[in-house]
Parts: sequence; structure tokens; C-alpha cells
Amino acid sequence: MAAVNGKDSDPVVPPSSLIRRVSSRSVRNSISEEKENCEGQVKGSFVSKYKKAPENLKSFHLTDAESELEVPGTPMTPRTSTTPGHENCTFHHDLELDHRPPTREALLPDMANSYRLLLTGLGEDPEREGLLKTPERAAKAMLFFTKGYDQSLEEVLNNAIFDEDTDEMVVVKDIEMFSMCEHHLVPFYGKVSIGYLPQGKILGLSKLARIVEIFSRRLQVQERLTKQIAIAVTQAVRPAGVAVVIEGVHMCMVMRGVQKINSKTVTSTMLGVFRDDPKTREEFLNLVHSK
Ligand SMILES: Nc1nc2c(ncn2[C@@H]2O[C@H](COP(=O)(O)OP(=O)(O)OP(=O)(O)O)[C@@H](O)[C@H]2O)c(=O)[nH]1
Repeated sequence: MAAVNGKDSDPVVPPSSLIRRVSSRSVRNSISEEKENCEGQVKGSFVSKYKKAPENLKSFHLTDAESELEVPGTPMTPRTSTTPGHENCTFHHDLELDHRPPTREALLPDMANSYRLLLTGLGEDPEREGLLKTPERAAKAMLFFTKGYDQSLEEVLNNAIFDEDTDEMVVVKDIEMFSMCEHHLVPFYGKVSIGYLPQGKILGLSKLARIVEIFSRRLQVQERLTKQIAIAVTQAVRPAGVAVVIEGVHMCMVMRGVQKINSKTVTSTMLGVFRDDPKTREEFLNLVHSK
């Protein structure tokens, strides 16, 4: 199989714990163990640690750069919970701020103060009744918009990777996406379509949408978001190929700046057979564009 971008590198092999079906408790325990085992390794170590090359691997290759899910400036706060009964929790699927790790919570006072300053800078009175709670609300909202920084691929997958004798295309399309433009800190939103060609392993369908959440709930540019989703799916199930198309509306182009309210930005990442074989790519695009 041709290497992506024509470069050879080690194929990425997910940890064996990702391709076993086990109880959620043991999943969480194994996640904690993995995290401990990973300590001291480079950022994005989940990826680096499991790069091995079994003889019979037919999957396409990711370059080292493509294997790095985390980009510079993308923080990953340590995750443990002090909530009674949840000491071993490292991840909550629908992370809300009333059930969060202390490291995230600790950011709130400083962020609220920043919003207070911002209000003052706008000439507003942060002490007037309508604005009294606004700094805290805004800080919580911003933490929610960026909750993807607290999520990692292995936690989100929760071992929902299943052995299945199929090599037919899987497409989940029109997944809603909300993200934040890293240039203006205003939202961009749209829909994501993901396709992959399995090679004996399939991914729980909801996990594709959850992968979108991990990477969209951060400060982003659409191009990077598209690529990170494709790489994450590759790492999860080592398919013969992955295709991701995102259609986005950028509020920085709508509400300000050039003010083009109807423009849409379409980005795609094609890996493996989707990149190499025009017919496979065409089949995916037809499925995505069909009603
Ligand atoms: N490629 C890319 N550009 C983006 C994305 N989100 C915002 N931008 C662009 O980032 C650029 C920032 O350009 P600057 O000239 O530094 O900032 P600006 O003066 O606010 O630019 P204008 O939006 O043209 O007013 C703009 O062209 C935005 O449209 C994205 O997801 N991908």
C-alpha cells in the first residue's frame, strides 16, 4: 500500500486494549494504566507508543507528522476527578462543567476576571445587575466551547472497536460541528462527513461523532480539524482508507470582516485508498452528496 504523501513511516497500531471488548470499569482502569505507562513520553504519546509494524499489516501508513494528533499550543490538562465516587473517572462522555476535573475548574476564577476586565474595557459596568454573573457565565461557556482539550482518543473510543468481517464502505454524514476560529475567537460551525473502508475492524458509529467533538471543541482552523479527524479514525481501526469532508460557515466572515453571509468553506482529507483510488473517492462523495 502506498504511503501517504509518498513517504514511508511506521504504520500506527492501536493498543490491544482498544480492540478488546471489556467492561467499562476495566476500560477506565486500563485507560489509567495506559496514562501512567505513558508518563514521560512525548506529547501525543498515545500515538507514538503503539507504533509497531506487524508482518501482516495491510493498513496504509501515516507519516510521523500525520501521526501527531496534538499540535503545538494544544493543551491537554491532566485528568482525574475528586468528585466522590468518581475518583477513577478520567473521562465523562458529555463533559459538563458541574462534573469536571479540578484542573479545568481551577481556570474559572482567572477567566472570569479576564471577562470582567473585558466588560470594563467595553465601557460597561460589570457591577450592574444584568452583568453581575456574566463573567462567570462567559468563562464557563468558553470552557465548554473548548472542552475537547480535555478529551483524548483512547478515552472517547471506550474500546468500542469490534471485529467484523466486512470491507464495505462505512459513511456517517452530516455530523453537526461547532468550533471556535483560532484567529478571532468566534464560532465556526457546519457539518462533517466521515467515510472509511474497514479491514476487519469497525468503530462504534457514535464514536465517529465523538471524534468530531474532541477536535472541534478547541480553537481551530477548519483544515487542521479535517485532518485530525481523519487521522484519529485511522488510528482507531486501521482501515484501508479514511475520507473526511467538512462544510463550514465561519462567523468571522459573516458577522465581521468581509461579511459574506452565504459563503461556505469546504475542506477534505483523503487517506489511503480514498486518496489513491478515484472510484472509491467518487463513491464516497456520491454518498455524501446524496439526499
Ligand atoms: N485557512 C483558514 N483561515 C481562517 C479560518 N478561520 C479564519 N480564517 C482566516 O484567518 C484570516 C486572518 O487574517 P488577518 O488579516 O490576520 O485578520 P483580519 O484582519 O481579521 O482578517 P479579515 O477576516 O479578512 O478581516 C482571515 O482571512 C480569516 O478568514 C480557517 O479555519 N481556515
